[in-house]
Amino acid sequence: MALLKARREWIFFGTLWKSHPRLTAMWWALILCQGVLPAGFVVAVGQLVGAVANGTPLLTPLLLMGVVFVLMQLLTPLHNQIGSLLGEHVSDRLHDRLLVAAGAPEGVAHLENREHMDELTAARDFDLGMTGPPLHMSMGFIAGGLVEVISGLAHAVVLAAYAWWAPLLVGGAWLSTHWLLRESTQWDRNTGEVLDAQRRAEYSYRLAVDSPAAKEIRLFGLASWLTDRFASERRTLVELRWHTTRLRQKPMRWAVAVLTISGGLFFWFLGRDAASGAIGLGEASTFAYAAVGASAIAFGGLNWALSLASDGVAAVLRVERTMSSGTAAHSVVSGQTPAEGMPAAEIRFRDVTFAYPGMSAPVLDGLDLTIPAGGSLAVVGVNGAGKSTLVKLLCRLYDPLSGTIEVDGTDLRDLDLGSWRRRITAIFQDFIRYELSLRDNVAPSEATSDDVLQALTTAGAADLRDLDKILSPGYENGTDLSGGQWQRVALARVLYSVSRGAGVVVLDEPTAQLDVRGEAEVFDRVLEATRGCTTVLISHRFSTVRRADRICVVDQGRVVELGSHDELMALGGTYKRLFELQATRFNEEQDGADRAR
Ligand SMILES: Nc1ncnc2c1ncn2[C@@H]1O[C@H](COP(=O)(O)OP(=O)(O)OP(=O)(O)O)[C@@H](O)[C@H]1O
Repeated sequence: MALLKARREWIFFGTLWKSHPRLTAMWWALILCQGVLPAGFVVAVGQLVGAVANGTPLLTPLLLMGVVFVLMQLLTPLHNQIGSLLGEHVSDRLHDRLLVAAGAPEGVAHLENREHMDELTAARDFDLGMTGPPLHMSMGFIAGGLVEVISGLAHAVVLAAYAWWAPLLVGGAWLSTHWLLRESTQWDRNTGEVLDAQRRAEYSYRLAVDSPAAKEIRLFGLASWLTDRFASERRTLVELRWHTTRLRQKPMRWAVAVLTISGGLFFWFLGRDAASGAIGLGEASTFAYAAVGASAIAFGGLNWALSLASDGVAAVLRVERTMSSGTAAHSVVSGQTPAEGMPAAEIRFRDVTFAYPGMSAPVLDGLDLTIPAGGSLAVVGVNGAGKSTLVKLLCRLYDPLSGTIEVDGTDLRDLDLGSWRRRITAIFQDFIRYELSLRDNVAPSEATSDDVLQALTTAGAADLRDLDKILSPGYENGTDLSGGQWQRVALARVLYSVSRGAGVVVLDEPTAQLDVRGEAEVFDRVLEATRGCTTVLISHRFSTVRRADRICVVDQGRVVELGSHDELMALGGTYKRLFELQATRFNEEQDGADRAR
């Protein structure tokens, strides 16, 4: 029983039941009816032939045939509809479970782990039709296959009326084909090879049809390259399927031999008994039809359709397991200490080392840094120095490999994660442009219009007033924003969180897309609105950086300089060099612009 319960097929049928018991019961009942009806028809035909041969009344067998025939015609479309509806229910439920599972881990490292990515791809794509039909269609194939098997078994049962061994001989031979051809249904669509091809094909497809990539695809003339890429990945998937089909060829010969011998034996006995008069004409025709009908036991699409559908369900359940009990869930674990009002004194990085999964050299390498509460700290350094990584650790999207981050002396890992994340707010370099209303882009939870408008005004986006406008041209009356306007909306999101009690503000390149005038104006307002907060600012714009209370220079995973703008200029180190480089370039550009006027 335990072995049976562990089978994917069993889990699949269990999931159907849990998703919608009433529909599932109807689906099974109709399978049973549809499976038995053809055998009933064969019996009715036999009775009719017998009645004709014996000269008895034809009404009863004719009526029986008519009723069975009408039922057979009516039940099929009804069954298809129920199956399709059930498939949609199951697929909705699985998608819900998948979303919950994928969002459960508190960190993000699992989304960069190859194994977990493969699992997520398999689970996410189970209903996209990339490697098999979507579930609402599979349900029809599965039902059809089950009907055939039941119908085949019902025909075999009819044969028992001829001889006890007949169902065993004929039914057994057809059943054995499932075993003989078992390899052909074992295409594991969740191998790394298949998932890679699937992911690449899907990515090429999205690049070709989604609007964000449309500009570059056209400008760089990548359309045909993308089509070729997509076609090649799809070909890989087709070839893998073809390989499966070829797996059938050898065992097929054995299956044909078994069926020929069993069929030959059965019809030899039947012919002999009919010729000797041991059975009548009606019975002989019933048993002959029943033997042919028993063939429905095998070669149906059941194995194939069931295996694909159960694979999808199994993949979603696997993701649930991984996300709740594997490395994914345990990479970032919440502590117990409430974080309300923190930090009151300081945030301190103590000898922090961190590397992304699979990296050989650390990004942060024994980093020490103290950020006094209530002040602003700017972090500067060359590309790839580890600045964004530092704030990702502060947000606890990852945890350090060694060393600690302390808030008022408490290890960040001991703080209640929910309460810490309510204290911290961030605009990341790659902030998300939500295809939602302006209101939801600023405050996805409940917020009054006044609060949202206030946040937008402070972020320098007072001209954006239509809070219910969807920020995507793909929707009716939707619109898009310029890069700078989007950045102001993302800033407004942060400012709204500050108004709701966030006390630590992370600004990772918050003004990179603003023009010089806008940058100065917006930054002054943001500083004003976040007064009293602990602000960490990452920027390559020294005009912004110099306004911070303290500035640290990160290089090769460590803090190499720390102080106010004046102190660092006086130090004459990296900061001074970078600052002067940018100032000189800016002055040259200004001179050029003045001369051109
Ligand atoms: N998710 C990730 N997985 C693997 N490596 C990563 C990941 N994110 C960043 N890195 C690597 O970590 C290093 C530091 O990246 P980080 O984004 O912290 O740099 P940065 O100082 O913010 O750079 P920039 O100024 O370009 O924004 C880089 O070498 C980068 O390639």
